[in-house]
Amino acid sequence: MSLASPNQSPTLPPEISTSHLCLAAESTYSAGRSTRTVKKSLVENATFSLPGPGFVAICGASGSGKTLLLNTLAGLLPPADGLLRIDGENASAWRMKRRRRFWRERAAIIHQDHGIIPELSCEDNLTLGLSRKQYSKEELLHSLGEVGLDVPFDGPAAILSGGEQQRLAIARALLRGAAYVFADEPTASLDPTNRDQVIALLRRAADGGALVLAATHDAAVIAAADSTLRINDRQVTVSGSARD
Ligand SMILES: Nc1ncnc2c1ncn2[C@@H]1O[C@H](COP(=O)(O)OP(=O)(O)OP(=O)(O)O)[C@@H](O)[C@H]1O
Repeated sequence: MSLASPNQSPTLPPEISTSHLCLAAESTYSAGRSTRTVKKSLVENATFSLPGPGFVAICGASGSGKTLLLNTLAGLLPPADGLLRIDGENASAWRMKRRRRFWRERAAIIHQDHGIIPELSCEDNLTLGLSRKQYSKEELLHSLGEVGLDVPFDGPAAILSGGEQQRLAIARALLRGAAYVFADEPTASLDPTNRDQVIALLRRAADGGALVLAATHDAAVIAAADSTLRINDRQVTVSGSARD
């Protein structure tokens, strides 16, 4: 893979790759009068390539490090060791300005708690971090319709159900046309109807050109994905269209 120029085209196909990636979690806690630090190795020596577009499920047992791996592949956490490449660049070496550009122009994240601000309106949540002037009201209403949301545009997002908030978060990612969509347990606590809608929307983002990464326990998400990264005993096994 060649290194991309800093002025790369916004239509560059998304791609994430790792080389000898190692992840560890460190926690510090008080034990009586002393403080203890425990460091746990979660992923060792993982080398793989995720060429986009596509839908990748990150799976493994509870506590195996799925969220940690997702956040690391999004460039939000530094790896303990090894190399992470996003858009062909060493993402661990990105400075804040480059990171901001990635999140402004290329990436969207859907948190386990949807990342929706309940006090803000659906409109404000949709355009959070974007220039409101970029979109007409019709475009915004259309994006809500696309995810099957028929909710008060100017009402607070707090009145939406969990599944509706999840779809609002996905509408935001779709509206931005993000090349990378990172989703942490996107179907957790949804009923089967909402779950299927969310999976279909993530599938659509991938079919539309995005690289969608979802950390998940959900067999339905795994079945809908093109490939999986499975964490087991600190090893990452790659299957499907992703490459070792
Ligand atoms: N910020 C942190 N500080 C300390 N330890 C952490 C941190 N984040 C995660 N861990 C630890 O790392 C391990 C993996 O956590 P992670 O949330 O990635 O697992 P997971 O596979 O997503 O789990 P689950 O399926 O239960 O959500 C856990 O033991 C957790 O306690």
